[in-house]
Amino acid sequence: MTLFLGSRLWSKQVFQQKLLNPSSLQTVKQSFNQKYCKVQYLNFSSIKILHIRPILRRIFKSNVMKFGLLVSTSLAAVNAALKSTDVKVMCEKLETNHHHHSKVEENADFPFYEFFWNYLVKEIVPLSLAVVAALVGAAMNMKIPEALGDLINSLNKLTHSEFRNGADYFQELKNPVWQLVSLYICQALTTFAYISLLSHAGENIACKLRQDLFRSYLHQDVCFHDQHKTGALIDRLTSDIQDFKSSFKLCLSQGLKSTTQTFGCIYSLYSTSPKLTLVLATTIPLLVLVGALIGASLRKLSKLAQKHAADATAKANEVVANFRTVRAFANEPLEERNYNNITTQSCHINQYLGIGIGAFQGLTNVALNGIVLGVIYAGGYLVMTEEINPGQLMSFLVSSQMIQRSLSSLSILFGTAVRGVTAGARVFEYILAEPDHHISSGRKIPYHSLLGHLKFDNVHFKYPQRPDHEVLKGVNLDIKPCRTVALCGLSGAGKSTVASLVERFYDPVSGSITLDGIDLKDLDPSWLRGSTIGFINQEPVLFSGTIEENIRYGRPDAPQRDVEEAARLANADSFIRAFPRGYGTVVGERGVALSGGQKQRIAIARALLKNPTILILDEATSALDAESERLVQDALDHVMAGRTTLIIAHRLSTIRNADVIAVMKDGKVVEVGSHHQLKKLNGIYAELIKLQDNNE
Ligand SMILES: Nc1ncnc2c1ncn2[C@@H]1O[C@H](COP(=O)(O)OP(=O)(O)OP(=O)(O)O)[C@@H](O)[C@H]1O
Repeated sequence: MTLFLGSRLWSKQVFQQKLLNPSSLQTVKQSFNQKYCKVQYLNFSSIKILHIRPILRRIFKSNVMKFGLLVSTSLAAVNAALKSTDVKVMCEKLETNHHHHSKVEENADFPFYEFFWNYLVKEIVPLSLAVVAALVGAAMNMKIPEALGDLINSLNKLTHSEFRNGADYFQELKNPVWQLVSLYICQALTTFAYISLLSHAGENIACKLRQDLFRSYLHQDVCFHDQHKTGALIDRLTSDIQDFKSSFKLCLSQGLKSTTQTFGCIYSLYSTSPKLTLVLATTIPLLVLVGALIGASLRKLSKLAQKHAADATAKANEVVANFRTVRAFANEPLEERNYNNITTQSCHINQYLGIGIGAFQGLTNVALNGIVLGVIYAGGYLVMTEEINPGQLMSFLVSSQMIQRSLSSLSILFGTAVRGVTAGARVFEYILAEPDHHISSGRKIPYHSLLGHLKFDNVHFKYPQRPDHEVLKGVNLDIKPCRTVALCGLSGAGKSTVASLVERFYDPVSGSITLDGIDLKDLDPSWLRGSTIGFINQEPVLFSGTIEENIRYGRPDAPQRDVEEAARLANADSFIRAFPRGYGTVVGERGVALSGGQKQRIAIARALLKNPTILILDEATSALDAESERLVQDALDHVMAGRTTLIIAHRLSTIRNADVIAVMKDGKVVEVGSHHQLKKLNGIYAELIKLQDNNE
């Protein structure tokens, strides 16, 4: 009964979380009728149509994470689980063309159970030992009521007048006391064993999951990172894995123990007194039902409270990270009000939750004590009529309390399991996400034969997250080896997009980009970005660590000599040496704050250390003052010498000396030539020059 209620509750919970879709069967029918016109009646057991197999497989696999839960609930839940999952989504996924966006979901094809098993199997020894220890512990627990009953009977015997004289108190109680002491010691040992073994296995699994998820993030395409908020990705890496780990450990230890204990105690209750068991059996389901109802509404409140807490954190994060903007707009009162509103809401919900939990626990106490009273009341009568002895009454009481405790811990576990399974599914989803581009596969051009000839041939491109908007509409551009080509044009024309394509952050939808005649798609992206292309942008990003570590980021195995030479060529050596700790100066949050120009020069040194054949400069000097710009421009001149360079510029004054200037408009290259040629042409470039001259 309890298990049935548990499973019902579980299904309801999953429904609420939209893991189960109540209309899924209907939806399947509709989807299939509309899309395949093959299925009249959907009967899972008889369908043999090819399309349905993968769907069923997906449905099953996406529910395997719920499997752990099923064990502790019941077979009824298995039915629910097999019918779960938004099947409409599955059908649509079969049909949708393979956009990058759906890449993650497509991986529902990946066998979840096998995947999770891969993690479990590595920890099979500690896990099996933990299970054995938990079972032994539960068996010990079941013996305790009986042993307590023996003790009571012995005490009872001693208090009877005929035994009072001449009986040795200590001798009489020796056996039951020793029995109890050894049971308590064994119980402590098994508890120690399974908790430490589970902790060992759980921590190893969590650590491996974290490493795998982080690796997955590092290997994802740029568009994956475009589409997901940084905070959400970090959340999966931290709190989701934490939730999954805690619930895994708790469900396995506590769930196993409580379930075994419940069954064991029911058996011992029944063997002690079938009549009293009947009294208990009528009250417990009622208690569980009331508990489940209150528990469900508490969980709803708790979910809401979590959401508000997350909103408050996000707001605080945003404001602290963008403090300068808040200050610049004098919007401190506004932000304070916003934050106060969110936290007050969260506070109220948590207060309601507190009232609910208090009422729940109060009611539980009354109910549990009522049961004890009821059992004593009915049991006393049975003792009086000599159907049972006082010892049996005692063991009955202890057993029934054990059942209540196990059931209440199972009901708490149930919530934990739902949270853990959801968190685990979220973690697996991203670990399984397959990038379109594998970062190290494809050809490499030997360094000595690499010329650096880049050619765009009728390149069309749309960002995967905006498939309706064509950003590049047939770009043609020839960048000869060791030449400097500047891209200019109005904002939004697609200049930065061209640079992203050269770095292979994205691939063109049609047309081709070649390096020395080889399509970029055939080249190893890791080789391309790692040693062939250097990129310097407007806002250089420095990592926490020393200046030397930041320069070395360009080539981690570079000797110190090369690091310093790169810094010298980038006009950075002198200011670095002026710091008391020189190259060992820590930059970033807790270190020295560097000026924009200094950061830029360190970034140039970093690019220079890489010694790339192709250099991309995305408005590298636009954020600097005149003096910094002179120093940076001077450094850039060193870096550009002897390399193919693509400059993306807004300020036309910086690109006058470029070998070729290409003007972009609305996703196309519309003018190509030198500064003088384009000026004479009297087209867009000439207009832009006039516009800028007027502004200056
Ligand atoms: N990650 C992205 N996802 C979706 N659309 C994007 C993305 N980046 C740019 N776009 C869109 O592509 C178009 C071209 O942007 P791009 O940044 O290439 O232009 P730009 O010429 O470099 O502009 P600016 O000089 O202002 O930097 C714009 O309409 C922009 O909204």
